[in-house]
Amino acid sequence: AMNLNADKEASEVVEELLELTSQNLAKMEVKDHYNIIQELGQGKYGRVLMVTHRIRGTPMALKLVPKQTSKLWNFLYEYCVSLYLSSHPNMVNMFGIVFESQEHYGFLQELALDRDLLALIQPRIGIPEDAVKRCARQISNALGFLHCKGLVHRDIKPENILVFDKDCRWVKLTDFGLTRRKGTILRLISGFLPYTAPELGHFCNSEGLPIDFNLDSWAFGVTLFCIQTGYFPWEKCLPGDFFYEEFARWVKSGEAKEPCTIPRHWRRFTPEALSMFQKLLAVDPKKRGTVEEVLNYMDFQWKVDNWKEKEDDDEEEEEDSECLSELEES
Ligand SMILES: Nc1ncnc2c1ncn2[C@@H]1O[C@H](COP(=O)(O)OP(=O)(O)OP(=O)(O)O)[C@@H](O)[C@H]1O
Repeated sequence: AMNLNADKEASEVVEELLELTSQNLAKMEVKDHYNIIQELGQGKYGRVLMVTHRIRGTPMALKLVPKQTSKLWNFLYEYCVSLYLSSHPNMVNMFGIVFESQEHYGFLQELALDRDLLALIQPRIGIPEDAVKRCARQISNALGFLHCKGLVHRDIKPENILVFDKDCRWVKLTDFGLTRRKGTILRLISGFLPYTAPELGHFCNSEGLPIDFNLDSWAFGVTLFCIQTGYFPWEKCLPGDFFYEEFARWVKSGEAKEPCTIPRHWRRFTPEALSMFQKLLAVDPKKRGTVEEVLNYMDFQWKVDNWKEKEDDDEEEEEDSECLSELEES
């Protein structure tokens, strides 16, 4: 009952914020108040720019979406969810400034000088284990907070984890453009990413799926693989993807207590880390663990000692189908 109440409160608060914000959306041109320093990123919906306040010099991140291609409701929803969550230490902070210009809608966020987790990943190597664990703990906390508000993020990936220092002592979750209330019936429209949970594959052409927190568990699991290896574990979780099918077979065999050989790219992990992955990446969404599951694994080592990436690669170098695709900046 407690939880249901919390759910109701969150969506009501966001709705109210949205209504209030839409009633007095400021009109201004970016250049009148801010100097544009550089572009920080570009996504499907808009751009993020580094700006400084013209008078005070305050550095900030400005998210801009073109009015032509974005609905005001969607833009304001993202702003309001972000504002609502920003009290958490691992959620991006907001300046409370939102406006429309001739061509754009925009809002201002705190600036992450070290960009995002993707930018930090060393190709084919990832990031050091202690940094991975610091990220895992913080993002688990952020997602736990989001989930207890009854919301599903739906876009967990290294690009959406902002980094405030190179050792990942402080990372924050951002980009609430796809965040929706648990139970919202949604169809996958934006195509399959490596982070997309397999059950969404069954709903592409049908009525849709009531979204659940376990979509974030899956994407969080994939993210943890990516930042520890510098590779995607697969291209997409659909039949026909060699790496996904091999992994799914292994997870299911584990559940049936008849474990088969660990897929090659997962052998760099310790038994404890593998058991964590089996929970976050349970193919059956009903068996999948929560995002808090990772907190139970903080005291274990995750990567095998002296794992020789190179030797392992040489062993089967010729086999093209055994090559995972490297993470790249889009
Ligand atoms: N506050 C910030 N400080 C520094 N860099 C940022 C900030 N916010 C976003 N970025 C950079 O801009 C990129 C895109 O940001 P964001 O994900 O918010 O945009 P988007 O258009 O919604 O993208 P997506 O296609 O992922 O939904 C991020 O991956 C990050 O590199």
